[in-house]
Amino acid sequence: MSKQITGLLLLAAICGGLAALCVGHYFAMKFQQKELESYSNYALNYSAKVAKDIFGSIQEAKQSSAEPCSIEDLAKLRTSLWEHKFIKDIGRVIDGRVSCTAEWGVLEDKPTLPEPTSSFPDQSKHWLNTDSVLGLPYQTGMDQDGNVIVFTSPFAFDGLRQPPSDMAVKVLRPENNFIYRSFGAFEIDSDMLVPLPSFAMWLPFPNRYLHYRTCIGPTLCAVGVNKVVGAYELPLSAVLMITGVGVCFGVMLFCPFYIRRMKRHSMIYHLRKAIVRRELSMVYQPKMDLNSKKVIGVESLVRWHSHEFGMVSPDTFIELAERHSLIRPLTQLVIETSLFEMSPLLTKYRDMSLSINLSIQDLFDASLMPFICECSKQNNIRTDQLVFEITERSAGDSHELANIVARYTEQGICISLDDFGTGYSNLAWLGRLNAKEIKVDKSFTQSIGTGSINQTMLDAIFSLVQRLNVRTVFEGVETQEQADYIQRACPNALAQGWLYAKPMIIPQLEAYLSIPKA
Ligand SMILES: Nc1nc2c(ncn2[C@@H]2O[C@H](COP(=O)(O)O[C@H]3[C@@H](O)[C@H](n4cnc5c(=O)[nH]c(N)nc54)O[C@@H]3COP(=O)(O)O)[C@@H](O)[C@H]2O)c(=O)[nH]1
Repeated sequence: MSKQITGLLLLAAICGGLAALCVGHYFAMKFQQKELESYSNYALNYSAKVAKDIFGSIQEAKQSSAEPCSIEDLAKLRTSLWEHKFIKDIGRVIDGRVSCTAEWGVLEDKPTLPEPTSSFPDQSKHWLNTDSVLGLPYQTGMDQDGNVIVFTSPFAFDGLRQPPSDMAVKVLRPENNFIYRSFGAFEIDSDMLVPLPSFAMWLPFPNRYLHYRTCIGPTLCAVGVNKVVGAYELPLSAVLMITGVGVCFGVMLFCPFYIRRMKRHSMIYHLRKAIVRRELSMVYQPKMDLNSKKVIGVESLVRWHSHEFGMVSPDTFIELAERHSLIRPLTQLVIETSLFEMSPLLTKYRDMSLSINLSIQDLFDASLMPFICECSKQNNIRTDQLVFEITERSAGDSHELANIVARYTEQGICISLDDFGTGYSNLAWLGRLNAKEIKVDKSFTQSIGTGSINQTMLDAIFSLVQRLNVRTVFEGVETQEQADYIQRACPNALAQGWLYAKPMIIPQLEAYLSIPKA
């Protein structure tokens, strides 16, 4: 495995692991928030039930018309005690002292009430977990309203399950922040309620808390805090498991890329082998003079029928060859084969030209021109019968290119600008390179009759070539309508396309050329 592949694999694994940690962190946070919400709502509803019970009993006692602490009053208080399960006792307060209760009847020593934990504007008072004034050995909550006092059962909240150790909830009255009850192993202080910016939840800052606040009407709210934030607090084993899943996922996603790359790599390997073994073949497509209907030249096109990949399009393997320094031997093979195969026909038809495609890298190869000259000499072909088609796919150094084109022109070799109208193969390039021929891209030819923007551009190309002294070939002519349209607009144009002939091997070309054209 190459270093690059190992690096990419590592990157995919790291990205997968990190992505899984992020997803795990997000869902852990969501889960913890849900848990907090659920417990806060539960604690609030439970507390509301207790509060309703206490205040219900107070209201009933307040509405009683019986003389406080009379036998009738005590009887009513006792009934109330039976009906409200969360209260331990209910009594009357006269002059700040408990005078009687449902359980103890009229008290002889009438205990004085301590200072309340909270006093409210409506004169009601609350004592939070205070030593029993009735001399009982436990603490209890007390609520006084008017002359009624209620002792909350010390077991009132026994039915409520405690929150997990990382969560705390306090139930409060929002208008005066009176804390009715707190649940959890720690106290919620105001620092814990400071909300952090949402991005902070993704970072391992200390003291981050999840918050939740919920209310029942305007009088009772619950504020909850969860200290566990996302994956940072998960056990190591869980973090390792999540990361492991992410790494596997990253590696799995990498596989198709790797396989594609391997395939491409092996395509390069096989292409190199095919070039060395001269397994590439050539086909030839005629170029027609639209006026005389005569074949004035042929373009040679390379073909690769691979045992492993089947028929591979030149678009694919030429690009591969360009990227992997195989274009030089490939072009040399194309030139050698084309000139050798076409030699008899080019000798027979001396006016006919042979067009060969060059990659732009080929033009910059100083050894190519001597090679072409040598090959033409060996095959008895005049250099002025040769046309080299170049397509520019990148801007490149057009000044140097112009010099190279000039050197080819001096040798009588024609340089043709292929795919004219697309990419960098445009008017500016034509001006700089002084090319003798342009080949208008087939996308323009095929726009004829469509009324598309390309057709408008084609009309502009027509008027341009009329004014320039440059041979123009229209490629991709497939229908008579396209041929007629081109001929009307540009009578001296040349055409190439399936309307006349598809690319063919030498024996077929020989037969084709021997048929007199109308
Ligand atoms: N550097 C080299 N490039 C080469 C060589 N051989 C080919 N090529 C370039 O590969 C591209 C694809 O070529 P190919 O698949 O051979 O297609 C050519 C024709 O078959 C096709 N064509 C011709 N007539 C028609 C038609 O009427 N309709 C239609 N849809 N397609 C048609 O066009 C291609 C010729 O294009 P061009 O070269 O622009 O004239 C292509 O870019 C080749 O240049 C090589 O040896 N070296």
